[in-house]
Amino acid sequence: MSDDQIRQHRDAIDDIDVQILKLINQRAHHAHEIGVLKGGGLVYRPEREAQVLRRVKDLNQGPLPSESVARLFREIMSACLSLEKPLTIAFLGPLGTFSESAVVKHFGHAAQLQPSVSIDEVFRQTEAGMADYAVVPVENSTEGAVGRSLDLMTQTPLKVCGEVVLRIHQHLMRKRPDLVGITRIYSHSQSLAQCHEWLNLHLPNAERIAVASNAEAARLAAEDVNTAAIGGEAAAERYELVKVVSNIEDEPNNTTRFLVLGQADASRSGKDKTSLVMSAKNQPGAVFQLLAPLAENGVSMTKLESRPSRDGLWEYVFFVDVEGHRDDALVQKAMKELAERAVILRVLGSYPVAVL
Ligand SMILES: O=C(O)C(=O)C[C@]1(C(=O)O)C=C[C@@H](O)C=C1
Repeated sequence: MSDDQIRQHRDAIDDIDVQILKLINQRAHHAHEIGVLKGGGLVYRPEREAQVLRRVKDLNQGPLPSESVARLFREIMSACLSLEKPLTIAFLGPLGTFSESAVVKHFGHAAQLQPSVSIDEVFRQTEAGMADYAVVPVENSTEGAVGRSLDLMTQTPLKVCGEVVLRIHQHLMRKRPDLVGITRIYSHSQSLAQCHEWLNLHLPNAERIAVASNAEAARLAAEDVNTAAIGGEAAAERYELVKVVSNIEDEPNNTTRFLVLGQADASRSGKDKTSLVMSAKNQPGAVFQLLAPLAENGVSMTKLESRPSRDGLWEYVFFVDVEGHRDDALVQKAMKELAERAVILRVLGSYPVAVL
């Protein structure tokens, strides 16, 4: 292709960029006006954001993949929303953890990050209004439930208003670009567990040390050349470590699911989930009987997780996710029947199924 042809395409791109810029700012103007009309009420509307993202994915005719288009619109909406009111999001820090990646995936780069020292602190800050929303991990496809998040969910007045599904890639990182002389490996206990087989095979003699987060592991590995850390891309970048071996997780489809909590849940988006927590009497067949109204009303269950009760008041606590919104007629009917059978039933919130 000649220089002349390239110039013609670049001229076309320049013209298009002028139009895109004008249109994005027109869009931002409307978002700002909506913000004024909301009059200080909740600005973040998860159901509307999910609808916008689903719509552009459906309308997309390429050549850009629909996932890329959705990510672009995620950022446009993030910037538009911050004109209405910048949102502060609390998550388990420090910076460089998978939780940070989940926050950015869900809220875009205009959100203000508020890393907290523990999952308890994430809840506390959001409950106290020091953060607008909380993002907490609830389950990993390899390791199962994140107990602390689930326990706190039973106590919080916050509502679930969204979910984030994050593909987890673990990398072995250190100062040197090779595996020579590694005596210690730092990581969060879940990450160590997720890379257990790889470590047994490739670094069987290195001591494995569980620390509070992958970012903390990366910080420690940056200080001592004989150590390494396991963590995500964000941790490697933040502490300027070399990714010596990428994607060392034992399970190739390793994903973590996070929930977004705020002062209110979401309205109907057309493709929603509802999270419930309930307890059953401690007697044979109780769980089966408890959950029967879901099947009887054609409400699909997407998750069932049980935890022993911490305060003795609830013998066993069940976390149940169902398809549909709490305002849907069948979900309402099923919940009414569930409430008659359960010792305790609480709706944690309805929210759009993750789009990104
Ligand atoms: O539709 C709204 O309520 C808006 O505020 C606009 C907008 C958007 O940019 O499309 C921005 C923030 C909301 O979370 C949802 C959508």
